[in-house]
Amino acid sequence: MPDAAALLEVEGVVGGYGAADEILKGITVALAPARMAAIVGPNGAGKSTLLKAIAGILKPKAGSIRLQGRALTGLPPRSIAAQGVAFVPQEANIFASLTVRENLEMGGYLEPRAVVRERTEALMQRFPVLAEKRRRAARTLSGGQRQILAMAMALMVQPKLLLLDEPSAGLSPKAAEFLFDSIAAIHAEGTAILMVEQNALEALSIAEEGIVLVDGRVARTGQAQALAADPEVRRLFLGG
Ligand SMILES: Nc1ncnc2c1ncn2[C@@H]1O[C@H](COP(=O)(O)OP(=O)(O)OP(=O)(O)O)[C@@H](O)[C@H]1O
Repeated sequence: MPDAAALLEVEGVVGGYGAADEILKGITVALAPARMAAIVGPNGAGKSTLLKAIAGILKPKAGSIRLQGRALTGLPPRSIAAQGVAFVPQEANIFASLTVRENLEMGGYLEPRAVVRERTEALMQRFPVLAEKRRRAARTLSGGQRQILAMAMALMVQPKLLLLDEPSAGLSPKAAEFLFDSIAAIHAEGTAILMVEQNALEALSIAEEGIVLVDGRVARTGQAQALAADPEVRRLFLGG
């Protein structure tokens, strides 16, 4: 049953790749508008696969996905994006040879020119590190700065839901901390976020809700801080 209060509803989603078509073994999760959930769990649990299913890159074999009560299931990625879902993949999420400003413009390439100009300026003000390097090729940015740029590109369309796949992967602890602060700030400004992270404790510390995925199933859900403090979750999934 569609839930009028939910932004995103994933119900009984089964899906995968080719012969391994049941990586996700029946996932049911929901997210309210402007909320943030961290998806954590062991390697290979299907965390990235779930984000791909929501973004439409992977077509579920069964189950349904709705945004504000409207079915997204089986729609192509461009239609899902047009409904307000922005996906930031883990890698290759910027154009290395384009400047920082050009990357932002590409993020909004379907929007009218005046809107692109206005949002590009606003995002550079929002992230001063991007303004400083606006004329530099994106390949000259540090790993953390690239992730900020990738998120800013996604924000060019003012999404209702931002999907982040392991944004802190490969970053130094200091760069990861800065990135998590930026993600928390984007969330505080009203964007709903679903974030997959290996850095489970940090992710749970900035999210409101936690979703623990194990072997293609939802093992636990709950308030993020409570999950992070739960001895069983810490022992099994967080290495604590
Ligand atoms: N393109 C693909 N084709 C075939 N199998 C894939 C593909 N991508 C992922 N898989 C497999 O699907 C399973 C789940 O992968 P997924 O990337 O969703 O896991 P994850 O929970 O995000 O963990 P990780 O942190 O290792 O990425 C793994 O067994 C993986 O090998």
